[in-house]
Amino acid sequence: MVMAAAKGRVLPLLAVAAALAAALLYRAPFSKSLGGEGCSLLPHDHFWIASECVVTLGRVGPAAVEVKGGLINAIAVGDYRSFLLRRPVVDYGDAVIMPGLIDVHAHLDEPGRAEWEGFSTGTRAAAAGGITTLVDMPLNSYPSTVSEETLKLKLDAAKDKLHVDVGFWGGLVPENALNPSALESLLNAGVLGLKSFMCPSGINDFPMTNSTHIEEGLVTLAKYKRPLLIHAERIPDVQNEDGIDGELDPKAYTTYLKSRPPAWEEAAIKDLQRAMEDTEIGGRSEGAHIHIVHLSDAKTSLGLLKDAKQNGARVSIETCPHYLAFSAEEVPDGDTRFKCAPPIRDSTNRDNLWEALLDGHIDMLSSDHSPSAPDLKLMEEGNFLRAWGGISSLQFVLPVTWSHGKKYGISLNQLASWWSERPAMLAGLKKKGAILPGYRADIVVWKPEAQFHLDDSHPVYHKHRNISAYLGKQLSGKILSTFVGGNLVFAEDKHAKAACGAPILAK
Ligand SMILES: NC(=O)N[C@H]1NC(=O)NC1=O
Ligand SMILES: [Zn+2]
Ligand SMILES: [Zn+2]
Repeated sequence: MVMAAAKGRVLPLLAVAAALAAALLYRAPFSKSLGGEGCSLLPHDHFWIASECVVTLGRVGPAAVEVKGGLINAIAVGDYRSFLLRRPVVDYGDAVIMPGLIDVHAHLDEPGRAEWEGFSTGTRAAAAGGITTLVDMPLNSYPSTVSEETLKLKLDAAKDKLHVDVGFWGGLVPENALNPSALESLLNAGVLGLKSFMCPSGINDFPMTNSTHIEEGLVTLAKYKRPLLIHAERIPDVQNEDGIDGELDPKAYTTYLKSRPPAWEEAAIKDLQRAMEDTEIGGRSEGAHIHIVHLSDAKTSLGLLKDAKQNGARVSIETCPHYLAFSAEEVPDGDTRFKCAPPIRDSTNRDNLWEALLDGHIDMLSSDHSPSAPDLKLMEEGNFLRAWGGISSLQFVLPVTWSHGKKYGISLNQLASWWSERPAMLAGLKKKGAILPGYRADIVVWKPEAQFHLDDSHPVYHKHRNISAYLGKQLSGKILSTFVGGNLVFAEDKHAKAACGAPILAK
């Protein structure tokens, strides 16, 4: 057994002999002593968790993790059982212990549209899904987060409601994009980076940016070494022939697909060429970083981004579970729960997204959890052209990624990279995103093989369960426990009473 201790040392421990019967230390995941009140369901702030399958130090295997004062203090790798004999331990048997997920793209919609989602409901859903940190988008709340003052409103609205840690993106909009001091005050106030749209966002007070706004905004971001997240769809100057015409049935999913073809993503990426070049070494905004959110087009748009990366641009790409789980062929006509932008495309495109993810061309995953009030989904009417575009998914992203990724041979290490390590790097979250000594104890424990049916009786913590496209699906991967900063915030379908997650502000 080796042990990695805080401060990064790796110490060989005396080999503890004793081939103890495995059963000796095995306990049910939760004994009667657990289940206290307040921030944690576990009444200790110094304890060990262990399993046969811990994703840590670049490997997957038996290990025990010491949690102390909210941090990971040490990791014992190998035959940990004898070592743990007299210590408070939760032994999870063969369940997976993995870094908690970091979702860098979620719309929690508060203040202003709390009837769509909210900090309390959204972060409870996150905790139930093994997400320990999320970064809230600057739009869909009202007002949008585009200034120091509006960030303050966010923080006020979030107070005492966070069940997981939450950071905030600010908005890059025409009103602030050409005004470096306005951007600096937003960045100084602590947003982790900025987000902009290259097409109408669907939210009036969050207007789209042109390439000049983006290029200028990046110059300020470069000074702060924070990223610009871009919704990369642009309405091409000339809509091509099979563009939407008034005759098509708005309930047919094919109509929606035609209304938002891959050419929109392509046009946006082409428009970003100069901005991407500016991020190269010696470029005008060297140090800045462009992050393409929710890539759907795995063809030309992906190809252009691969070229840009190869040329030295600082660009990263995310896609979302709905593009990996669903295909256009299976979206029922009239079922607007599946409406999102860019759209879910055909099954060949889905396979190509998986391939790009597995090959490392797509860097990470995010939920783009973007709910609305149910009436805006127009579920009765089924009109794809008028319904709110956005998928509700926050609670389900881990089982969805796993259930569908298994067929493509994904590994637990890849899951941890796409959902924890890479997102932590994007958002500049130090000491998060991995199970390592000295890191915050943000951990998910889950059973990959446990199947469940997302039926009407399944507990769902999103504000509106019925608008989620995943309802009715069979999934594998059940979340047993979620720890945030050493607090057991979710276990056995229960949340800790108090909301003790932290707001995260960049310094
Ligand atoms: N405003 C907003 O959340 N839009 C999101 N919804 C979606 O499907 N794509 C988006 O960018
Ligand atoms: Zn978007
Ligand atoms: Zn979004």
